[in-house]
Amino acid sequence: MAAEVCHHAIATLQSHSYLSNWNQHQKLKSNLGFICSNGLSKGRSSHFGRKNCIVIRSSASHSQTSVVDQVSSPSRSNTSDTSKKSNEASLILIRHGESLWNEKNLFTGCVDVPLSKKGIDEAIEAGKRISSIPVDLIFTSALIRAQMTAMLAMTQHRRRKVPIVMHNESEQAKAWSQVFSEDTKKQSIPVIAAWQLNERMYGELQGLNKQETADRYGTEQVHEWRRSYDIPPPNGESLEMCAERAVAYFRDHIEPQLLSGKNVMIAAHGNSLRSIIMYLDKLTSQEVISLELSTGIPMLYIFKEGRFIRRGSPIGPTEAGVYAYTKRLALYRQKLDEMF
Ligand SMILES: O=C(O)[C@@H](CO)OP(=O)(O)O
Repeated sequence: MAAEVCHHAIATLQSHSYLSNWNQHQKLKSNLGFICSNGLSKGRSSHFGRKNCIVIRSSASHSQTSVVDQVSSPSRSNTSDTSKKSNEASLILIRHGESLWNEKNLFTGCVDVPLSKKGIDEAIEAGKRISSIPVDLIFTSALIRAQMTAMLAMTQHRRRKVPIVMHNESEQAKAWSQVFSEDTKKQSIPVIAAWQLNERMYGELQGLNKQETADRYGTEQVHEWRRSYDIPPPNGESLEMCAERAVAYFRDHIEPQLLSGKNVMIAAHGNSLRSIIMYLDKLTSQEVISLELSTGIPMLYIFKEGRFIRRGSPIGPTEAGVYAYTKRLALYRQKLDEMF
């Protein structure tokens, strides 16, 4: 378990060819330029400003409706575990476990590298930490390290639903992956892979060793490329550019699911998640510089009355604190205790 970025005392709990999507990304960027000026870069009240802490250790061009309808959405069916009588939903964010290139200290970006052995263990551990928190729908990036993390984490979930990757990339893929049993659908969790949640594209740093790059270009320059908000690495994306597509995706595809009462898990990457957390916590472009996410640590938010309330990282299935945050989470766990 590694770094914690904590600006204050910790609450107890507190496809997929990337290049083929790159043109889409450029189009999206030009269509969505407003996001930064309207939402992200303006100074706004911030949890960081109040010295709360963040503790995180260690091709979705198709429509949402078609994707989710394929495996019936729990909150729209009679099988909803938690959402029927509640106007709140859980949102779990997980940065993927350590990848084979994290292990080698290489810039990875959109290179599609799998988890290391340690990353596999981290994903399983993350799964234990969220094993009693409801999950109705999973979003991952198009990259295997995020998908492995989501799938490995779900092997630990006490509800034992089966995560099923949606294939809506063509009519045939959609038709060939249909499920014909309503009961089976009810015991399934749709997994939606979206390139917009990919790690930021690291340009010409991809594959380079981070230490060697710092030795060559200077620590300050490399830190600027890695953590500044609007300075891109050579021919890569700045965090701002990454936010334009990741936050747009979150707002257009994920927020409506939360609004409808679905409990969502997102498995993605250091920088795509930093940009989403910046949006959720209303961080300024200065504040996001010091936001670091470690691999394989889940973060829980409660979405209620249009607001995101950060609850920190669930400690473990037996840890009491997390369930005290909402009555709904406590009831869900109680139900699991009775069922399994
Ligand atoms: O290499 C990368 O893709 C990212 C995440 O591992 O690196 P950084 O730590 O610079 O965000």
